[in-house]
Amino acid sequence: MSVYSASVTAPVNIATLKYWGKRDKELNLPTNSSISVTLSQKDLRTLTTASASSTFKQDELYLNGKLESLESARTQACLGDLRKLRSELESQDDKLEKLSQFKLRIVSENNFPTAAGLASSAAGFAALVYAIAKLYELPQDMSELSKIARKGSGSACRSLFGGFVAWEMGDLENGQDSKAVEVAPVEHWPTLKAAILVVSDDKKDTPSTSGMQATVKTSDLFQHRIKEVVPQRFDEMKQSILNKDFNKFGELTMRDSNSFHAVCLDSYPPIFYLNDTSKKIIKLIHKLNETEGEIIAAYTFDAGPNAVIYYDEANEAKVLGLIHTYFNQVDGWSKADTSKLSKLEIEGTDPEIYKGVSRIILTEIGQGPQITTESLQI
Ligand SMILES: Nc1ncnc2c1ncn2[C@@H]1O[C@H](COP(=O)(O)OP(=O)(O)OP(=O)(O)O)[C@@H](O)[C@H]1O
Ligand SMILES: C[C@@](O)(CCOP(=O)(O)OP(=O)(O)O)CC(=O)O
Repeated sequence: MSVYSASVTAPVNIATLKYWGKRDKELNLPTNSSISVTLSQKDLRTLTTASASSTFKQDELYLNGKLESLESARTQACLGDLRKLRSELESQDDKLEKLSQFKLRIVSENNFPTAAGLASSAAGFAALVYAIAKLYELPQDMSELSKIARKGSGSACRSLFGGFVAWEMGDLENGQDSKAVEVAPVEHWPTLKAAILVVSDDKKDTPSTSGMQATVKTSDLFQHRIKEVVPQRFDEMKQSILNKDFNKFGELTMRDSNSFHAVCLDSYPPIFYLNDTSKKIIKLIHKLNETEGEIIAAYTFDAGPNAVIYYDEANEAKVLGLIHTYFNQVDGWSKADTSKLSKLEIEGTDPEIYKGVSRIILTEIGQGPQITTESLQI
């Protein structure tokens, strides 16, 4: 009996204007639009093979070699939408194999730690949806598929595009206008780089889903954020990207990270994602920018203490120079030419700051999901 298969890779994305808050939990509809940068799959990616066969007895997901449950309502929503689109195709063309009626086997691997605050759910759901869409030969474009990935995990919708991506919140109740769109492709600003400082911490304080529910319910500041702050920032950030204006882009990115963590703190009881190391990194970046007299590096933090520092390649010697000065003892420098980096010391910085960081990932802006000939078998 034939086994039909498709394999794809999908990237991680890190928001520069944060999604935080749902107006509909089942459909994963957000309370504000968001913007992200897609990171290179050379460093962080999910590889997923989706197969269908009449011989398979049940739907199965193997994640990093282990059988995982596919029972969650979110995964079921993704599988249900994809099967429906395939069965529509099958009803229009008798010659098509009835793949929509076959069970699915999904085998997936992340080349970076899963559930460690490195947006594995975003890459994971984007890869799952794109792999099944390819297996089913669906004609839908990436924005259409992003509405399905969104139901798996909100931020996953943005991983269907490379470069700079916006998730337009939409206002329809059925979510049909809540989708990801490209703001600009990688080629528009290929020199944008990211250094991820993985801050040693075991587990997340509060998972994103429950954290944002608590913020929506209890924070007064949150109303101000979604009504007064984000709509204007969304337009300004898009413009700063189109103008390749790092000074503006960096300022908006840092302000939005701070605004997101402020509404977390304003939740009741408060939610803390930043730790002491995160705060020291924030200070270090502000002092670097102050010394330079312009913004050459911008931090952002998701629902955890890891720092993502964006910068333009033109300032690599300084930005990576500073990070190398303080974190040279940490793993992750093998791909950098450290002889080209400037030694940069900032007065008042804790010389033991490196002890709070377990690993550095040096990466850059990257492409969206790709079809691949690599394939995973169980
Ligand atoms: N390759 C994958 N395929 C399918 N699902 C995945 C994949 N990788 C991760 N997931 C799902 O995402 C979950 C991890 O999501 P979680 O939000 O806890 O972590 P994260 O995305 O790494 O962190 P954060 O959202 O804070 O950046 C996994 O338990 C799994 O259900
Ligand atoms: C802080 C964030 O990273 C929150 C991401 O939240 P998720 O997309 O993980 O949440 P769910 O939709 O509940 O799965 C900001 C962002 O990526 O925009």
